[in-house]
Amino acid sequence: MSTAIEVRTPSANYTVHIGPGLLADLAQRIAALHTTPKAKLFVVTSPVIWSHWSERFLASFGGTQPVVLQVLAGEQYKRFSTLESLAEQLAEHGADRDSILIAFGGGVLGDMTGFLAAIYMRGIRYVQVPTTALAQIDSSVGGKTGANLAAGKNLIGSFHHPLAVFADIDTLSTLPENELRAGLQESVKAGIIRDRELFDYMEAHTAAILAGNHEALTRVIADSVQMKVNVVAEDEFETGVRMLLNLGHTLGHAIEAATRYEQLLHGEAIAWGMIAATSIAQKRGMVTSAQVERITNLVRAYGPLKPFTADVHELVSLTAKDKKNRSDSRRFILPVGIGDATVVRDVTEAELTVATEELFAQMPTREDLAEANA
Ligand SMILES: NC(=O)c1ccc[n+]([C@@H]2O[C@H](COP(=O)([O-])OP(=O)(O)OC[C@H]3O[C@@H](n4cnc5c(N)ncnc54)[C@H](O)[C@@H]3O)[C@@H](O)[C@H]2O)c1
Ligand SMILES: O=C(O)C(=O)C[C@@H](O)[C@H](O)[C@H](O)COP(=O)(O)O
Ligand SMILES: [Zn+2]
Repeated sequence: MSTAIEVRTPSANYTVHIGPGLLADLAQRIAALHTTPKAKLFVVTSPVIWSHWSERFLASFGGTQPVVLQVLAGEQYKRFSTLESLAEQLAEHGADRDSILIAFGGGVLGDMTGFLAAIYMRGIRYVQVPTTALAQIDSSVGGKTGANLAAGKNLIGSFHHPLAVFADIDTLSTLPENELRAGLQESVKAGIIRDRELFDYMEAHTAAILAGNHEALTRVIADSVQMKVNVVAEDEFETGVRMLLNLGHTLGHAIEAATRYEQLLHGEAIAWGMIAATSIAQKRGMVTSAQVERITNLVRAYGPLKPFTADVHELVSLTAKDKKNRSDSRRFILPVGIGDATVVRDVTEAELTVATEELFAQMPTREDLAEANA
């Protein structure tokens, strides 16, 4: 049995399906989404995912197999050069305006395929088939697409929604544990900003969730998606409440850019960002010390918080490039207790510097981590 969550925005209506076994009739599910039976299908995926899941993926397509395009996944490859190569391949294979792309992979592939769909021939359709916890929990939903620049994270992109999302939780069985943990940080975020029950559930069921228990994992994914869908329905283009989905991301994105997208996974970087935001909120009296302890413990439970090397001043200056900032102010998301958050416009460089220095003060060494794992 799968769960269906409806996305309703001014520019798009579609369904997010979450559950086991969705790959089994994927071709029929995609065919039911459109009225162009001769439309060419293109799967954008990566060698690792394809090696695990190609057989199951292709089984339902019968005689009309999609064209398979493979690129390397991972944050370092979320670049214009990858998009250009994919666009050239689409053109070589005769993709036209009726063609449909299928993003089969994690958030990197999903964001890039969505962006490719937004710009190829000025816009074609695509479907999200996310295969990481992060992509099922967050990135496949809501229409943000894009790629990184050396100067900053997701600095190019567009809003372009998929025709549907099929999150087959079976695919998570081959996901490495560190990727599962990093993805679940987006659910920790969801709990902190807007869903106290989800936060409580993640506290109480950590072991089952991390062990990949289907019921526990489906609940966490579905609740996170529902929270995001509600926010996106209210503010599709991030002019207000959608900025809350960026808790931990201002500093998290700065960490990713400063470390050239090589040292931490996205979820690992935003875990640090959430710790810093919570510390700033505590100093402003927006969270109690008991709430700080609960938030920190939950982030750590889905961690560990991983060490990284970067310069505090570079990190703080990179936050100035955040897309939420406007000519009149910097914007920063802070938790208000647990289950609520707010956008503040007066976080100072001094506050950011102190919070960033605190991260380095509590950072484990690689030896600490090895010892903890032994
Ligand atoms: N658009 C949005 O709203 C949004 C939201 C959150 C995050 N993001 C973006 O998502 C990206 C992170 O996504 P991610 O964490 O999925 O990373 P990812 O796409 O790099 O995937 C992580 C790794 O897991 C491998 N993998 C994927 N599925 C697998 C499977 N089932 N079995 C085994 N290996 C598998 C991939 O090959 C890759 O090496 C970041 O770029 C972030 O900015 C976007
Ligand atoms: O969907 C959103 O809105 C989010 O902010 C979700 C984030 O988890 C995600 O990482 C997103 O890609 C960040 O967007 P950006 O606009 O800050 O690049
Ligand atoms: Zn994110």
